[in-house]
This record gives sequence, C-alpha cells and structure tokens, in this order.
Amino acid sequence: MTQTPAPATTDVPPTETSARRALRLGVAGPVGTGKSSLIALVCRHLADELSLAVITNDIYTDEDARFLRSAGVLPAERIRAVETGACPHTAIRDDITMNLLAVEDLERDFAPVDVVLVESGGDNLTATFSPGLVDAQVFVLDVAGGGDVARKGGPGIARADLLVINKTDLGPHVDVDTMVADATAARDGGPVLALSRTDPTSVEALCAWVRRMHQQHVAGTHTPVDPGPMAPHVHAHDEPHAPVALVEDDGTVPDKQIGRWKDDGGAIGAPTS
Ligand SMILES: Nc1nc2c(ncn2[C@@H]2O[C@H](COP(=O)(O)OP(=O)(O)OP(=O)(O)O)[C@@H](O)[C@H]2O)c(=O)[nH]1
Repeated sequence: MTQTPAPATTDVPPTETSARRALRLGVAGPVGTGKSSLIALVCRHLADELSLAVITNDIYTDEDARFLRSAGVLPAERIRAVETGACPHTAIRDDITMNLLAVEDLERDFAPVDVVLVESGGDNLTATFSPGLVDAQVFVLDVAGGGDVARKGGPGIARADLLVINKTDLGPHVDVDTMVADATAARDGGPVLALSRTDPTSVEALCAWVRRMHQQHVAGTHTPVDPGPMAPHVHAHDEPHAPVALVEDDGTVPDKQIGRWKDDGGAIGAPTS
C-alpha cells in the first residue's frame, strides 16, 4: 500500500505578504527626548530612497502624528496615530493588537513599504517594544535628562538595537562625552549614537544605521531581540476596590495602610475581612 507523504511543514516559501513585510522599527524613550524629531529626520533624509510609513502612539491625542504631518516629512496619509487610552507601554508591549493592525494596514495600503517607524508614547526608562511588534528598536535619551540617566540602565538603555543620546547641541550644559561613555559601558559594546538635528554627520550616521537594519531585514540576517520586559508593576486603578494590602505577619494592618482603602460607599477604613 502506498502512503501519501505528509505535507512538508518546513521550508515553506515565504508568502507574498511576508516577503513584502516592512522592517518595523520602534522608537521609544522618556517624554520629550526627541522621538518625533528623530522620526522626522529619518523621513526627511530617507524618503527618497525608501518607502516609509509612521505610526505614532499617544494616550489621548494624535498630537505626534499631527506634528509629523505638519512637518511635511511624508505624505500625510502615510502617518497614522494610535490613541492608546492607557499607559504607553501597554500598547507596545502588553497588548500590541492596535499597533499591529495599524502597521499591517499601512503595509497593505502602500505596498511595498520598506520601513514602518513606530513611535512609542513618551514613557519611563523601562518601557520597551515587544519583539512581536517591531523587528528592531531605538531607545532615545537626551542630554537634558542629565548625565546620570545613561548610567541608570534599564532594558531599553542596555539592550535596544541602538541607543541615541539626543540634543548634543545642548552639550555645553552637560558632559556629553561622559554620558556617551556611560551609555557605552551600560550596553556591553552595543551601538550608541550621539545625535543632534543640527549636526549633519550625526544625522547621516542615524540614516546609515537605518539603511543597514533595512538591508539586514531584507537579507534575513537580522534577528529581533527582546530587550526584556519592564519591571513588574500594577496600576492603582486596575482594581479600585481591592488594592494590594500591606498586612503584617501577625495579621494586623499597619496604621499607614488604613485610609488607603475605600469601600464601595467611599468611606475610609480597613476591610472587614
Ligand atoms: N536642541 C535640540 N532640541 C531638540 C532636538 N531634537 C528635538 N528637540 C526638541 O525637543 C523637544 C521634544 O521633541 P519631540 O520630538 O517632540 O520629543 P518626543 O520624545 O517625541 O516627545 P513626546 O512624544 O512628548 O514624548 C522639542 O521642543 C524639539 O524641538 C535636537 O537635536 N536639539
């Protein structure tokens, strides 16, 4: 009796869609470090050679998308906003659905797209993108944040594909060289770029890095790396009526904890059970 061979489960040629998938490049970092400005630089300098699109994340507005559209760095329809309605890291790490759909829409609407830049909402030092959403990520600090910031570490600083120390034109007020040296030490040799939009050499170095990432993506030689999650934490509003209690070993409630509970009626007091 002849047997029909089982269908091969490996060596499946890429589908047209996956073959055309853009490099998805995340840009994260604390509020105001220059994420939108960096994306504007990349678009301004590379739009003639690469097909680009942008997703911005804001909590309640589409402000970053409007900034980029008004800067005229790309056709307006290639820049789309995701309003996360929650902590910025939620939409880039915990539940990436909204962003993933937005990226796929752009890839389909403007196929073929070479690079989709995804800007995170401004967050703290620990926010990173899920490797399920982006292929590579840039973490942006600025010299205005102070020389100590790079030393403080965190997954983005230590393990993002590229760490940018931005606004080096403000350097006279901060020791930029020390900041870059600290950052390089924190990254175990990973690339660090000192950037200013007023320094063409640094802007070209940024563009060269993006080009290289895109080439590696197309060649299939780049493997997305997860910089690691942010520290575990809870949001107080997640469970407004059942906060995590501090209770001593003997079962008593410390004085400082009483008053942090509110029952359904709004009265303040310790829980009854
Ligand atoms: N001096 C200087 N200022 C810069 C540079 N890049 C950006 N800025 C300024 O930094 C401020 C913040 O820039 P944005 O690009 O809006 O920063 P962001 O990280 O996108 O901000 P959020 O989206 O609010 O987190 C703006 O006033 C920019 O003009 C730079 O290279 N040098």
